[in-house]
Amino acid sequence: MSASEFESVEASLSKYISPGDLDEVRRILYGKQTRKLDFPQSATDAAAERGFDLQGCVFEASSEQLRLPRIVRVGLIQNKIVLPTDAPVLDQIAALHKRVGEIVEVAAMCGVNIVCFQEAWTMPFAFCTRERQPWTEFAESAEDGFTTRFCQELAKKYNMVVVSPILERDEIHGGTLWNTAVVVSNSGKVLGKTRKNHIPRVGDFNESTYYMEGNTGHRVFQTQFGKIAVNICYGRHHPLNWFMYSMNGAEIIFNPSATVGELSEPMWPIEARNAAIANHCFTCAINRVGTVSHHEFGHFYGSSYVAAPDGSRSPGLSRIRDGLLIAELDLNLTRQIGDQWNFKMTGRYEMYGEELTKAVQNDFKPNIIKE
Ligand SMILES: NC(=O)NCCC(=O)O
Repeated sequence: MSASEFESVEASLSKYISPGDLDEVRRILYGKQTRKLDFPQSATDAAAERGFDLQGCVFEASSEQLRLPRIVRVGLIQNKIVLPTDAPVLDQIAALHKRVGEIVEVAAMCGVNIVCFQEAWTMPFAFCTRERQPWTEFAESAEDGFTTRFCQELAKKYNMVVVSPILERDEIHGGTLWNTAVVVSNSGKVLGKTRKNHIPRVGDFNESTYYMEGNTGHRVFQTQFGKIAVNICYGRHHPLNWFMYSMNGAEIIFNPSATVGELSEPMWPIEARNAAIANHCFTCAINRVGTVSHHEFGHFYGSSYVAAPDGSRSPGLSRIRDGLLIAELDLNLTRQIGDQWNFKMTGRYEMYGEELTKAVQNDFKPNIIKE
């Protein structure tokens, strides 16, 4: 079986591990078992008709005396491109709006409060090609491009925060391109945007050909459902990137991505999960599925998942099919685990701040003791 035909690790475990052992295998691999989230029959039927994987789970926290549970449902959407990459640009965008719109409708049936799409969701992941045309034509204004307007409609209609990662064209600053996530409030207003901080220079990921490192820092967005941040794709390899979102108060950090099997699949289940543990927050890693048809680039392996601050994680979505993963989170777990493990308290940030400040100076001398 080829990598692009293999459904998921979870499906194989369920198929080949004896039922008696499966719970223990899952506990060791995935941490405290999450409860399965029940969906309305109409949602399950719609997902089956529309041909996507629908999965859901619940991360619980202990009850507290002074705070009510802070329950939020997040939805992670992974999808293939819909039309061939040589179809007219506007048709490709419209087809993706339609496809993702029908998945969001199911998310709404399941009570999702915050939905996040994959990186550069309105286009093929064409940055591997280094070609300019037609790919740069997919870029849009973050503030009032047609994709943002589409997301505003979804947000209002479903009372849902929408995180929409796009290729941005910033007309105010010379028509420059950016890799940006737009955060639309459930009121339908654009709450703001945040740009990809770390741009890959690995393998065929030639993104620095198109846009520069983001200049929006580590913004956190206060939504009605919790404080959220967006660490776009390659930023997940940078622990300090996650850390700074967390220092600014993020309770949930989304990681919309586009990455291929040979390059990163062994790292994928570890990085966002480790970030959830290290920063006492929830992380939501989303990867697209399929291939970029006209370029030999590799298989985008989906496998979107949610990780919790206690080290537990959801099952992954399919490696080969479109999907919607819904996780119900009790945000009280972030402080509960912080109080248990105290990483923020034991972090010695002043020491690292001082040492890092020295380490980036030209006259830095590494602290090595020699005989
Ligand atoms: N989109 C993107 O940044 N991909 C880089 C490869 C990776 O981070 O796995």
